[in-house]
Amino acid sequence: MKFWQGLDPLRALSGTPIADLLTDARLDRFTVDAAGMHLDLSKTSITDGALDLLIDLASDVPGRRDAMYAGEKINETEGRAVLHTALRAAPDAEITVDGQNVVPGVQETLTRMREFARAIRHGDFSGQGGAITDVVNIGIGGSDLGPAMAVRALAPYHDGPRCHFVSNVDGADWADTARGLNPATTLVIVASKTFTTIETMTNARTAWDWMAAEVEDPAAQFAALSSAQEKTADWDIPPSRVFGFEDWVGGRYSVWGPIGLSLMIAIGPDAFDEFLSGGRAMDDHFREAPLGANMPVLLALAGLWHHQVCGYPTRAVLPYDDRLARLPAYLQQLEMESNGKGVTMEGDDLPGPAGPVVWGEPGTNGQHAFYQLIHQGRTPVPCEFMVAAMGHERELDHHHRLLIANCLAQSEALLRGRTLDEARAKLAGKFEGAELDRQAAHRVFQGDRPSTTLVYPCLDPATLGAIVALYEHRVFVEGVMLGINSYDQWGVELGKELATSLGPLVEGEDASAKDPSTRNLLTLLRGWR
Ligand SMILES: O=P(O)(O)OC[C@H]1O[C@H](O)[C@H](O)[C@@H](O)[C@@H]1O
Repeated sequence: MKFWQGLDPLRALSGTPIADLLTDARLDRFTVDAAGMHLDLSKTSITDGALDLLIDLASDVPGRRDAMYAGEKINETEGRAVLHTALRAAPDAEITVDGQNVVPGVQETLTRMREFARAIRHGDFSGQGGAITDVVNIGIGGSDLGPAMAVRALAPYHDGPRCHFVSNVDGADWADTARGLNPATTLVIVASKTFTTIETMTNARTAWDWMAAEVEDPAAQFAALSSAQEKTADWDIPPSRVFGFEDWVGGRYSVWGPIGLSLMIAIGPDAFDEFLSGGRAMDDHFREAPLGANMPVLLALAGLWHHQVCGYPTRAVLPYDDRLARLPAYLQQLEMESNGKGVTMEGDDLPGPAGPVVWGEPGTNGQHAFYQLIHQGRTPVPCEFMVAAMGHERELDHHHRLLIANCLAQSEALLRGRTLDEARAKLAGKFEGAELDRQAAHRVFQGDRPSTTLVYPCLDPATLGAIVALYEHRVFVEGVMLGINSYDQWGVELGKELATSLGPLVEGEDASAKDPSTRNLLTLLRGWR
C-alpha cells in the first residue's frame, strides 16, 4: 500500500526525456540478466532517483514473496495458499501447507503424467482403433491458454501426437476441430480445475457423444485434469487417468502441472522437465536477487511507472517470435484476471487504477497493422519487445536477421522519433512552401516513447518456462505493491450467473423482468432462430 503514498513524489520525478537519460552507464542499472535471458529497461523514462524510490516502495515485496513460497495463505479472500511454484520445485524441496509437505504429492502426480505421456507417445496406450494420433484438450481460460500457448511456442520440440484445443462453447470450435479426427485414435483430455465450467462440460459431453458413436468404450479414451477429483467420477474416467492438483494452484498459473499434460504429450516428459527447470531458474533468481537487480521486480516497477505514474492505460506485448503468437492472450488472463481489481485486500476502494489493459501480437505482423497508433497516436503505449538471438530454422537465418533488425528498429524509432525539421529535410525537393509544411507534419514522430526489450538465445522449453515465470512474478510484485489480491477473480462471476438465468429466456421463457435493451435483443435473436 505504500506505493500509493509514493505516487506524487514519483510523478514529480517523471517527464525527463528518455534520450537524455540514455547513457552507457545507464545500462548498468537498467538491464538485468536472469535464467539465461537479458532484459533492457533503459528505454524508459525512469530516472535513477525514481528507481531508488520505487525500490523503497517495494519494501513489502520480499516478505510477501517469502510468505508465498512458504505456503502461507496469501490468497486471503479465498483462504488459499498460492503455490504454483511448488509444481516446478526441486523434488527434494519442502513446502508446507497446513503442516504437510506438498512436494511429494506433486512429484507423484508428475511421475504418473510422465508414465501416461510416454505410454501414449510409444504406443503402449492406444485408442480402440490403434495408436493415439490426436489429443484434444477441452478446457477454457487457465485450462486452455497455458498449454495452447506453450504447445504452439514449442512446435520445434513437438514429436508426439497432434494436439488440438477446444475452449469456446460456440459449437463451431468443437465442430471445426473434430472434423477430420478419428474418434478411435483420439484421446480427449477434459481440463477443468473446478470440473463445473459450463463451456468445458458442454464440450466434453459433445466429445463423449462423438466418441461413443464410434467406439465401444469412450471412457477408455478420456483423461481428466482437475482439482475436484470427486466430480470426475461422474464421467466414469478411471482414476489412473485422472490427474489432480490442489486448490493452491490458480487456473491461470496451472500450466506447470496436470493442466500441462497435452504439452507433455506433445514434447515429451524430458522437454517438459526443461520447461519446469526454466521456471525454477526464474524462481531462484526472484528469491535471491536484490530488488534492484531482480528481473521480475524491475519489470513490475516499469509496469507501475507506466500505468500508475505516467498514466498510460495499456501496455503491448510484442514478441518478435511467431511461435509466441498466443503469449499476449495468455498474458491477458495472467495479468488482467490477476490485477484487474478495484478494491484493496482489505476491501477498500483502490486509490487509483490497478492493472492496465494488456494486448499484443507478434512482430513483424503488428508493424503492418497497429504500429501506426503506437508511433503517432496521442496516447503512448509502453511496448514490451522480445526476440531470440537465433531461430530454430537455421537454414532461414536471413529471415531471423530481418526479424531482429525490425525488433530493434521499432524500439529505436519509438525512442528517437522524427522532428518536424527532419521530416521537412526528407521531403525537400518533393514539396515546397505550405505543401511542404503540411506534408511534413504528417511525418513527424513524437518519439520519447517507452519500451522494454527481453532477449534470449533461442525459444527452447527452458526459456519459455523462464518467460512465463518472469511474468507470473511480475504480476505478483505489482499486486503486492498495489495492495490487491492477485489470486481471486470475482469479476468473472456476475456474467456467469446472468448467463445461467438467461438460458431459459433464450429458449423462450418470459423476459419481461429484463432491461429494455436485453429484452429487445432477446426478442430479435429468438425471432431469427
Ligand atoms: O479450470 P476451470 O475450473 O474450468 O476454470 C476455467 C476458467 O474459468 C473461470 O471463469 C476463471 O475466470 C478462470 O480463472 C479459469 O481459468
